[in-house]
Amino acid sequence: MNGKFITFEGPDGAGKTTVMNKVVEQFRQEIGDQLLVTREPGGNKISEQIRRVILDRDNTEMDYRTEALLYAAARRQHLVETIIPALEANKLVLCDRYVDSSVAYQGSGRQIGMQQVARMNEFATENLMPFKTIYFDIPVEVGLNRIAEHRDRSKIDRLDVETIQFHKRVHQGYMKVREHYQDRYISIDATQSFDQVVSETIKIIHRIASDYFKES
Ligand SMILES: Nc1ncnc2c1ncn2[C@@H]1O[C@H](COP(=O)(O)OP(=O)(O)OP(=O)(O)O)[C@@H](O)[C@H]1O
Ligand SMILES: Cc1cn([C@H]2C[C@H](O)[C@@H](COP(=O)(O)O)O2)c(=O)[nH]c1=O
Repeated sequence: MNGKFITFEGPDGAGKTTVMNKVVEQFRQEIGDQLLVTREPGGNKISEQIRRVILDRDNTEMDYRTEALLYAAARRQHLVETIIPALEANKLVLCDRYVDSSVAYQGSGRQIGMQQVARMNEFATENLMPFKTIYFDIPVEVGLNRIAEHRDRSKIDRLDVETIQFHKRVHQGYMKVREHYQDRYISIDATQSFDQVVSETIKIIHRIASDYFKES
C-alpha cells in the first residue's frame, strides 16, 4: 500500500472535527481526490449504523465490553471498505480517531484494561496502524466546557455525558499511549485560537505528507 494514513486524536471537545473540516478546504484545492477524509466510528454505511447504536443516549444499559467490541467492529468494516482501498489507491487518508481512541476510552476510561483493548484491536485491524497521529492536547475541563457551551443539545452523545472522572481517565490513557508511541505522535496545543491550531495543523501535514503537496 502506497498511501499515507494520518489520524487525529484527543479528548472530547479538543476541536479535531472543526479543525479537520477547515484544513480540508485548503487540501482539497491542493490535492483534490488524492485526499480521503473520514471518521470513527463511522465512515461508511455499516460503520455509521454501528455509530448510532454506540452513541445513542438511550442505550444506558450497554455493557462496557459490548461497547469496546462495537467500536472494533465498526473499525474493521471501515478499514476494509474505506481505508485500505484508499491507501491502495495511493491516497492521503485523514481519519478523525482510530485504535488509540479505543485504548484511551474503553481501555482506560472504562477500565477494561489498555493492553486487552489494544490486543482486541490488533485482531480487528490486523495491525494496520497510522503513519502519524496528530494529538490535540487540551485539559479535559476546557474540552468539556466547549461542548457544553457550543454543541447543539441534540448532538450531545452517550460518551459526552460521562462523568468528569471518566474523561480524566481517558486523558491519562492518552498520555500513556502518547508516551509509548513517541515516534508516531505529534502534539498540538489545542487551547490556542482556532486559527492558530488550523495553521499549525496545515504546517504539520504539509511536512509529514510532503510528497502529496510537491506540485502545489
Ligand atoms: N481552538 C479553538 N478555540 C475555541 N473553540 C474551539 C476551538 N476549536 C474548536 N472549538 C469549538 O469547540 C467545540 C468542539 O469542537 P469539535 O467538535 O471540533 O471537537 P472534537 O475534538 O471533534 O470533539 P469530539 O471528539 O467530542 O467530537 C466546537 O464548538 C468548536 O467550534
Ligand atoms: C473511535 C472511538 C471513539 N470513542 C468515543 C469518543 C467520542 O466521545 C465518541 C465519538 O464521537 P466523535 O464526536 O466523532 O469524536 O466516541 C470511543 O470511546 N472509542 C473509540 O474507539
